[in-house]
Amino acid sequence: MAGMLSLSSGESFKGEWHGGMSGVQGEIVFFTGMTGYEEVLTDPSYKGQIVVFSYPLIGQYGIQAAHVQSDKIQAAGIVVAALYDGPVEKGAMTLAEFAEDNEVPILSGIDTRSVIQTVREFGTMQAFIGPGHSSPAFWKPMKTNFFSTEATEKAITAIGEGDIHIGLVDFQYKSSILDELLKRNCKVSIIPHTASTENLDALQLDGLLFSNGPGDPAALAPLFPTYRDWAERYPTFGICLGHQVLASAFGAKTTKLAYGHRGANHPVINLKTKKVTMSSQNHSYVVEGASIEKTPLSILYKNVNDGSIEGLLHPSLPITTVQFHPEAAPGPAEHLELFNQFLTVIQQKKKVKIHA
Ligand SMILES: NC(=O)CC[C@H](N)C(=O)O
Repeated sequence: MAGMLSLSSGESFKGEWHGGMSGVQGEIVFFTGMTGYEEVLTDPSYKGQIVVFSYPLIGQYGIQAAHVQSDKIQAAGIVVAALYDGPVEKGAMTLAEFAEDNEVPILSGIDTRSVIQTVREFGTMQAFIGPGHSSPAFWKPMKTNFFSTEATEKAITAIGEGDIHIGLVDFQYKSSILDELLKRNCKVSIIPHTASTENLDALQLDGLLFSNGPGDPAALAPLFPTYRDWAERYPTFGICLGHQVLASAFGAKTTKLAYGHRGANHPVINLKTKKVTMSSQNHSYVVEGASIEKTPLSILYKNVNDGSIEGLLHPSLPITTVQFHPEAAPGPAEHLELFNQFLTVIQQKKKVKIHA
């Protein structure tokens, strides 16, 4: 069946529609990695977004439970040049089946390179994908706030039985972040992001990891003083939204990039070691460079392509944050070491091993 992608800048692209449902609107973003569609589509940080894959053929290895990052497809829609429809490994679902089960539409046969060029030229915008040649009569306002900051009674759950007890502050974490902790002798308590300090302290945690998450970190502003208090009292690591939230909690500002970083080969430089490494990324927002001066934090990593901030360090407390994704799902694994570094301070104090 025919389908169409309409951009709020006015362009439209005709393709083939897969899915029974009606059209969806979302912020259009593009992912430049050659592999990793399973991780991308199930990563909660892509919530509500229409993801365009730059690699021309998507779906070649199906969907395998070991790679998915949450219980469902989080993206609102999927746009590909060619959708693979051949056989997949035994036990795996095809991408088309997975999308249908999740009621997320796929639009294939799209000149994705042109779409991406348009997004790069005009910047962040809205898109609509739908069956036939329908385009939206009006654009709904873009959703950027995915968090309630009201206190909730949501229970804290514990996973694993390791010797190191980490609180994973949950802004809708990717399962591979949890897995990296579980692999390293951790017991992990999932802390709702609105948990009370009293409940958090009662757990006698050894450290905190602030997770990734969707949307604008500024939506969490009412909780910044609480997060600063937590970070100043526990060894702390922040990933992506977690990094943005911690930087903000210490007084920095965040801003939205023209079209974000989403891919598996974004070079970052460690300003201490001068070493350049490749990183996996998925973000629209960044910490503003000039605003770091108003905080006690110093810059640890910068993006080699555009100079944006990729990581921060506290000068005297064990607090490290990274804008990129050290859990490498998908993408290069060279930053997995950051999980070891985070746990080292704790491990030495508790005299236990991390089985990395
Ligand atoms: N992966 C993430 O945690 C994304 C953080 C934030 N939602 C952004 O887009 O910048």
